[in-house]
Amino acid sequence: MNLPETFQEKMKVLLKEEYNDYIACYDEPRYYGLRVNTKKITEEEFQKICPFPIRPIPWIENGFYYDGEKDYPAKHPYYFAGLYYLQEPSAMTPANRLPVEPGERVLDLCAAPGGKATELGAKLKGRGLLVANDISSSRAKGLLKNIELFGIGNVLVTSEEPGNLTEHFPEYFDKILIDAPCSGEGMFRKDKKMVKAWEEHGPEYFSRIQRNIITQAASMLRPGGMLLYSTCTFDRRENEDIIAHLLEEYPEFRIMDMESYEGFTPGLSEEAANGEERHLEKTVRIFPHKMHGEGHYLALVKKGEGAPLLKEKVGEKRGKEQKLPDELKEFLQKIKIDLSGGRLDIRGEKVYYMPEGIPDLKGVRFLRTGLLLGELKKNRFEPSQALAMCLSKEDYPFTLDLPAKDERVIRYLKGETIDLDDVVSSKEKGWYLFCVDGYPLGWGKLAGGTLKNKYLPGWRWH
Ligand SMILES: C[S@@+](CC[C@H](N)C(=O)[O-])C[C@H]1O[C@@H](n2cnc3c(N)ncnc32)[C@H](O)[C@@H]1O
Repeated sequence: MNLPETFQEKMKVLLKEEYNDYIACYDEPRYYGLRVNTKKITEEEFQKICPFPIRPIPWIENGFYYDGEKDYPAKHPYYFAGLYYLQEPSAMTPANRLPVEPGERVLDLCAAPGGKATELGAKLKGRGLLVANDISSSRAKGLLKNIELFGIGNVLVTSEEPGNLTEHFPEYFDKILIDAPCSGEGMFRKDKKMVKAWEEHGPEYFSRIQRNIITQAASMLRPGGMLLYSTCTFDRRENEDIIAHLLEEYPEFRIMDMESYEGFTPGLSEEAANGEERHLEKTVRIFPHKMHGEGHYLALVKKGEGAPLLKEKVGEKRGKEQKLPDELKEFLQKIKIDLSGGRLDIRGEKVYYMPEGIPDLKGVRFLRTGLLLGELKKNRFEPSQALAMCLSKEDYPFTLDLPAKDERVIRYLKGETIDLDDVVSSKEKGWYLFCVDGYPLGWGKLAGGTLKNKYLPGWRWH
């Protein structure tokens, strides 16, 4: 592979006697990984039903390697059920090493397409709030899809410059993840186009953006909260130097230890100008010649001591129960998830269940606030795809459950009308939750043994 000369020279200085091992990696195949959605299934259960061979990723409990040259996990109904996310193994590390507890307020500031936000949302287990932001509105659309596919409803998806969020969320978050835009040196093997992009915009260009992002994020973290900063690049100017910059601007931050793994390499240490130890060696570098991942940098920092992290946020002011249209009330009575607390919000035809305690969002560009439950049409309520993905089979009384090997599952995902008179009586009718092996895929309307397909057209199998 043709690597830029300046990049090679820099890596020689950085890696010294390890350089040849590193360069030899470019002749090896890349690693493919999938991460199990623990909001929907445990890793043990997933291992039992996974239809292709997988091997555990040793430093990620819910991460597995698969053979990406042979198997196509994105073309399996379990992928459409949101049971897993496909992700390069070292990219699983940042969201894994940021400790997140159900009930907390969490921000993923550079979140699209959702590789880390989906894991942070899964860790919240439906409680607290995930704000997933990306400056690019087109990329934020893909982010919203992945969040909905994962069944995460306690969410705000925004598309803003980080500086425009600071006034709305001052010292608001318990945890923040910054997976910063970077020069992508750890992606060269996975995606050759990254080399060209690196030549156009290198570490100097990105380090300016990263400095801004990290200081803006710092002002949104509450005292005692934790921030994890990550990149998929090796250059010091985008990694340790950004953390050193944060410590200069905000001296109350401290670098924290992370759960270690034998393949991790310590960050490059350095004293501050005043001779104070910064402990940058507590930050972590991932190199492909030391472990089976493409390459990453991560640093976990804590803001001051502050109050101890709250296990569960107390519900902030709850609205009063509002009068709901009968058709909506009738539908909601059938589903078993908790939609109490006066947090239903009807805007035009659309009905949302809002997360707890969100601030005024006037002036913030958002793609989604909370869980879109569905739409009020003339005297009827149509449940949404996002709601189907948030439910488990037990949460709704009318389900149709077929095994993955039944060819009707893929036909359903393609948007076709399905005959089901062998599994239901022709008398049954109404909204049914269509499942594969017990995991919901979407809605359909049953009448006379035939299911009218209500799978979201934009999500169809092609
Ligand atoms: C490394 S990618 C994020 C990948 C994502 N965390 C994941 O795991 O799927 C960096 C993201 O930062 C966004 N970005 C670029 N400049 C930004 C800025 N100034 N503020 C916030 N996000 C930015 C890009 O649109 C891009 O989606």
